[in-house]
Amino acid sequence: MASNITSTKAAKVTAKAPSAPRRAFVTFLAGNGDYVKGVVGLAKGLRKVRSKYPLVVAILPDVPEDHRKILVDQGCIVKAIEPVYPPENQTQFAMAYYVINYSKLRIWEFVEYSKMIYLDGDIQVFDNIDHLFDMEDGYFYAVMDCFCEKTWSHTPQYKIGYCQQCPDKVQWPSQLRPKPPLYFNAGMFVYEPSLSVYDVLLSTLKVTTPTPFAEQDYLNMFFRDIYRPIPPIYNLVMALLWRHPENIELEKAKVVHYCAAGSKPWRYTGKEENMDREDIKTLVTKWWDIYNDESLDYRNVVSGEAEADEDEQTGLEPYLAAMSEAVVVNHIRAPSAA
Ligand SMILES: O=c1ccn([C@@H]2O[C@H](COP(=O)(O)OP(=O)(O)O[C@H]3O[C@H](CO)[C@H](O)[C@H](O)[C@H]3O)[C@@H](O)[C@H]2O)c(=O)[nH]1
Ligand SMILES: O[C@H]1[C@H](O)[C@@H](O)[C@H](O)[C@@H](O)[C@H]1O
Ligand SMILES: [Mn+2]
Repeated sequence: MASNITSTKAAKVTAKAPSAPRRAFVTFLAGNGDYVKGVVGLAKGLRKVRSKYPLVVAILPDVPEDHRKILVDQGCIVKAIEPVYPPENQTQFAMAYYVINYSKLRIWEFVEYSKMIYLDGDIQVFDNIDHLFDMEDGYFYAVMDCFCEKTWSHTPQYKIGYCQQCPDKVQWPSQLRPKPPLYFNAGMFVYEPSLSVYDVLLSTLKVTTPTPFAEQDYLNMFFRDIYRPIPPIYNLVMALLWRHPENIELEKAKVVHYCAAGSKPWRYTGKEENMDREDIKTLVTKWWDIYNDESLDYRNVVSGEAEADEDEQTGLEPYLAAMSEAVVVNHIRAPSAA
């Protein structure tokens, strides 16, 4: 009896307090071009909506040192990844495109996090989406794509005018059965890093012929059975605005994906098709407002935090405490991850 009590006590002493779930946003950066602006905008956007979680940036070796520094200075956790190459001899004509996109698969390696939300660098977050981390484990969550743009012209869907956004408008023809499974846009998804999944992802890729939408097609194939659609407010693929306005309430969109041709805010000229629309102009302006807002720079949030220590009695404390949670995580981890 006595020994039972003792062992129970010992168990209590040694039992670890349940640790907080390890969560982060993650994006991806390749090359020495201007996509770094997209990532800076994203880091600032996540700060503006007071996300509790840090932004990890997976970078390929061709990202220059000064861009890496810009990201660290913006509080990002920068993690170097190796390129992933497509199967040999199949894609010489578009090698760079496949290497860039397939390398995204390395993020399954980030097992120091139990759950992550991937966001393309050409995405902006206009409202807090931290609650998406609480969705049930074991599934792959993403937003359904639209098949109506010319980028889809190689597909039977486009050729017959079928889109999963309005599946009743043109029915999938019986002679083309089976109907294709739901297809997501891979610019935003919620997933669980896992080394065993990572190994199978990479080994299966080696024996898979590349297709036009690269890792997006591949992920759709790979996660077909556990894919769960989430509403388009979590990845507003711009074409939905003119292809399926009935499915969209723009003012409710939390995440906007500047993926339509000509819509990347840092390259926007307004000249391409649909780019002169008022809703697009407004979204581009909103992106720039965040990008240019110096109060959202990491250094200013950090110095604001120091002032808060002095101002503890002034009533600013609760707001600053919420802001600092993510900052502290970044602060501790950034140097070792760099
Ligand atoms: O030179 C580049 C090109 C791309 N990227 C990164 O790769 C992501 C994907 O590229 P785009 O955003 O330009 O691609 P799209 O949004 O037009 O295309 C969609 O299809 C792609 C594959 O065709 C990917 O699946 C992508 O996630 C999906 O949103 C970028 O956001 C960015 O994070 C770079 O860092 N540098
Ligand atoms: O539907 C989208 C869109 O057409 C983008 O332009 C393309 O890059 C995508 O990958 C696709 O999913
Ligand atoms: Mn994109």
